[in-house]
Amino acid sequence: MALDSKAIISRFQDYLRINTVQPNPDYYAAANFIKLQAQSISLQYQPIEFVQGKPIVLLKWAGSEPSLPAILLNSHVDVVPFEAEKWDHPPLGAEIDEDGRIYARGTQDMKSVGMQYLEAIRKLVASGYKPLRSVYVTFVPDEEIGGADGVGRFVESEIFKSLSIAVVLDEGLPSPTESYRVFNGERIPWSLQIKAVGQPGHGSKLYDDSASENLTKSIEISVNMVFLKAGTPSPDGFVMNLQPSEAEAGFDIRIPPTADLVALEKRLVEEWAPVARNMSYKLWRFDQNLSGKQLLTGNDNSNPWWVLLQNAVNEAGGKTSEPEIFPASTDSRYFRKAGLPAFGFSPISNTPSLLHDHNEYLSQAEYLKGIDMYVSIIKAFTSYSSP
Ligand code: MET
Ligand SMILES: [Zn+2]
Ligand SMILES: [Zn+2]
Repeated sequence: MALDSKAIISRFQDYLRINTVQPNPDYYAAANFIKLQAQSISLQYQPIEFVQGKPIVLLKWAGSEPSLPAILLNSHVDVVPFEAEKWDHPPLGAEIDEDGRIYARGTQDMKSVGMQYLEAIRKLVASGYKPLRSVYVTFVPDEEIGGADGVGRFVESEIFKSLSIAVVLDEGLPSPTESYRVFNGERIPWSLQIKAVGQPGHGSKLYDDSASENLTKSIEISVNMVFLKAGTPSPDGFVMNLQPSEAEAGFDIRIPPTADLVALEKRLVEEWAPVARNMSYKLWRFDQNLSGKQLLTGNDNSNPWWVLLQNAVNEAGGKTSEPEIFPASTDSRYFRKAGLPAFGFSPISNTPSLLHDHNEYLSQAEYLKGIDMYVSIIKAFTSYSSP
């Protein structure tokens, strides 16, 4: 591998090794690292701390036409937790196997993308390229826990409004095929916790209306159950002879942007947590009251950014698929809420999607190829001179 590619990979490994795992991410360590990267390519660095301990890092590459609205390249710094003993490589180790795969939490979601933005800018700066539009690069906290203290705060701020952003790029998903996936909208995330109470009693007794029975009737629904809790676990070998008086389950619900949210909540209350079955519920809605046109970014020829994005990827030797609705959620929803076009795009092809999974990896070759995609995209976006 060429020397400069080695250096690129080693910077990526350094970033992957910083512990930004929820729920205790070391955001300052990440900010310091990004600061050094920014200095090495002469980008302006500004940490913004709306919430103590949760800096948003804002970098700027100034364009020659400040009157033109700018480009925003966003990535989140935090990653989800892992079960290290179930991985074949340490999740914060960034080890490279004999096939050139880099293993770490964040290789796909989405420390790769953040560093690829910077590496693409590094290449463009080195080549002498001068952008017309300014480029902002943000490294934000807390996406994996809903983003309220991250992009949620940022888009509401005066600083954000003063940036005059035209278009946002944020994370997408790896594609198992040659074509890159692009997302112009996303499902709306809700977390639902339901609880049943019921008669406790001797484990041998058969009776109606126990908490477990009341809960069981609700959990055969077609959304993913992500936790289940009831009773007192018994040490091995002991008889389990208590019927619990409380039972709880949690669900991860992802709603298509076309769904009727009012009807859904009503149904959920009536069918999944009926008072008649001694049930109650808590619902966390992360939908930010999005509505109408804020939900989707234009994906036809009337949106010049979509046309530019496709062409830029093609010119760099890649292909894009038709835009899709992201099955989970990203910070893009806050940018769309703020009225901006936002595309979910992670330049990762020919790779299984391992977000939030064991053994998350990205191959060195795919990572390097993705940087060239961004070189092409950033060039196309920043040289687009129409207001
Ligand atoms: C409810 S916010 C969750 C954010 C995370 N990216 C997810 O889709 O699971
Ligand atoms: Zn994630
Ligand atoms: Zn993510």
